[in-house]
Amino acid sequence: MDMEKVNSMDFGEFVDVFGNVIERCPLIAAAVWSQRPFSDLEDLEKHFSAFIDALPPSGQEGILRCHPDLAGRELQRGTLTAESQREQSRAGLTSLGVEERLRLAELNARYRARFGFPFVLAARLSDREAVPRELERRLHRPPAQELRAALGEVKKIGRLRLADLLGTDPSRL
Ligand SMILES: NC(=O)NC1=NC(=O)NC1=O
Repeated sequence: MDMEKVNSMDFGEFVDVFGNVIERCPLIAAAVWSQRPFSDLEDLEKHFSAFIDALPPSGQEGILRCHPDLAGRELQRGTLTAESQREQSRAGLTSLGVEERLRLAELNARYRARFGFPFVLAARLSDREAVPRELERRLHRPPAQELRAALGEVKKIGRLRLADLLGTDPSRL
């Protein structure tokens, strides 16, 4: 899909296509639409990031809370969004052993109890060994620093999803 096509989309089309760039936060795509025209994918990505950065911490934490746990209940129940399902299965999280799954569930619960939002990481850039390691490493960080790190992961996920939608190589972003 080229930028001419993106810039010609009406509001409904744009939100249909880009509404899940940020997991379960179609409002962000709805807001970004009014910033068109976009010069390229990077420009589009910058507007998504700028919207997130302009939110108060309560809004930023709200974005994190829209993310399903990695290898959590939603994955077990098959209620993940298509994008999340793909990302989590690519990281090998759909084929964890019982032990691995329980350990991740315990770490996720500790993380959520400490920060008040779920652990978020760009699963496509990680794998089944790295996820619990990263979770454990980030578990001990000061809350303000961890909020910034988690939002950084949301932006990485968004960049990869935008690259998928526009058929661009994500490493070129
Ligand atoms: N809690 C999460 O990190 N969730 C996710 N990471 C991804 O890459 N996709 C998700 O749904």
